[in-house]
Amino acid sequence: MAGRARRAAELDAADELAAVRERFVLDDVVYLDGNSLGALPAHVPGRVEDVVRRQWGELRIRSWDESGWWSAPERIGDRIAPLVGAAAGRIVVGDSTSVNVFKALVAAVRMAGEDRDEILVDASTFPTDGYIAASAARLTGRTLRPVAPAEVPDALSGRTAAVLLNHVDYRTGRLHDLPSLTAAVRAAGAVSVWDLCHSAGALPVGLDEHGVDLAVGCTYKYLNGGPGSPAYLYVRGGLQDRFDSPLPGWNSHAEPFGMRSVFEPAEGAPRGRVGTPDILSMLALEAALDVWDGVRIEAVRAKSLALTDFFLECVAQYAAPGRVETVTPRAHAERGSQIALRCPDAGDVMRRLVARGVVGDFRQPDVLRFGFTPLYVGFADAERAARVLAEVLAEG
Ligand SMILES: Cc1ncc(COP(=O)(O)O)c(C=O)c1O
Ligand SMILES: Nc1c(O)cccc1C(=O)C[C@H](N)C(=O)O
Repeated sequence: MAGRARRAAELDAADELAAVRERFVLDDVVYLDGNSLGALPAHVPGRVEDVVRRQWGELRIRSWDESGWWSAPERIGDRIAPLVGAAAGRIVVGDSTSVNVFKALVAAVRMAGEDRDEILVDASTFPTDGYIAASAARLTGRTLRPVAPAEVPDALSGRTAAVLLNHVDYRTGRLHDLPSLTAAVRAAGAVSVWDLCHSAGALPVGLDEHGVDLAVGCTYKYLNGGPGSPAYLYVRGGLQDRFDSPLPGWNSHAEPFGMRSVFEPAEGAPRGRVGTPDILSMLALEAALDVWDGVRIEAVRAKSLALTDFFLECVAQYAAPGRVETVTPRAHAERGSQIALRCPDAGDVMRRLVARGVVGDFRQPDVLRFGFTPLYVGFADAERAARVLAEVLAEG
């Protein structure tokens, strides 16, 4: 064990992102749950206080213009854009991921045309995407077909309207092949919709480069926007004019203050808006994005893979053989930024881990999930988590 702890210290000393940890409020807990709720950036409370006391308290209604409230959804979308490989003007921030899945999927079906009667959905999807896809299928008169992501190329046909996939599986941590799946969907004449909740801020996504049609994601995981912070919607440049939202609101109107009785969609990213943005959460997110100043997403990815490799190595060395099974793929090309381990008593093991200062989470039915946020998790954290896990497993 001393050897691994020494190695962890060496890796931390050589880590180009080590100092970024200082930008967050952390304690002596090993926090491996940033894939559920990212940690608080230290400067956010002060910025939110200014928004509440000065912008709201003193400027009141003037803040829609003077404090930039009205333009926040697109301005913050442009801050997220480089992290997911999108050009400026393609992302709008607002609403929840669930609502954006609905907007994107119905718009995708409308773009695909009347003759295409099937929607494919990731069979292992995070539940909300599956529920929304089922409702979108009912509303648009299409059939919903759950398919494992790897089987999507074989399932595509002239009937396929849209395909909704998760970039990283929330339970297993498996990274799906976005470039090749997107290309296959395109070649079949269908429209791709990707859920980036578990990849944005953890690895390069390359939305523009790979020709993704539509994408959505949350901002409270690896983007550290805070509990319930608004989600975002990406629409590929060439499709923005064809984006026909199923939730047209006054904020997505070409002339919101014209108060017209007939809807006329705005151009560009604002077309993805619905109603009044949630300014307090949105501006907390905007402040939180400052932690990315000077951080390269490629460096984040390299550290994420090194951390998860090191954690797996420590678990293999410390835990009794066969006590846990690794669910997350070993191949880097198939791994997101979390490690999922399976054991029959996972719920109980996670409760005891949390009690000893190692916070991950339990996912039904038997998965221990450890999320590695490279901005604030270090190699010593990974070593300590594996050591405490082995102790807990040995008792159980
Ligand atoms: C892949 C994925 N999609 C969607 C969601 C959640 O959607 P919402 O932000 O609407 O709660 C989550 C996590 O909560 C998720 O992991
Ligand atoms: N969004 C969450 C929430 O409001 C409460 C608790 C957890 C969450 C999550 O984000 C769960 C997460 N998407 C998951 O991958 O399991």
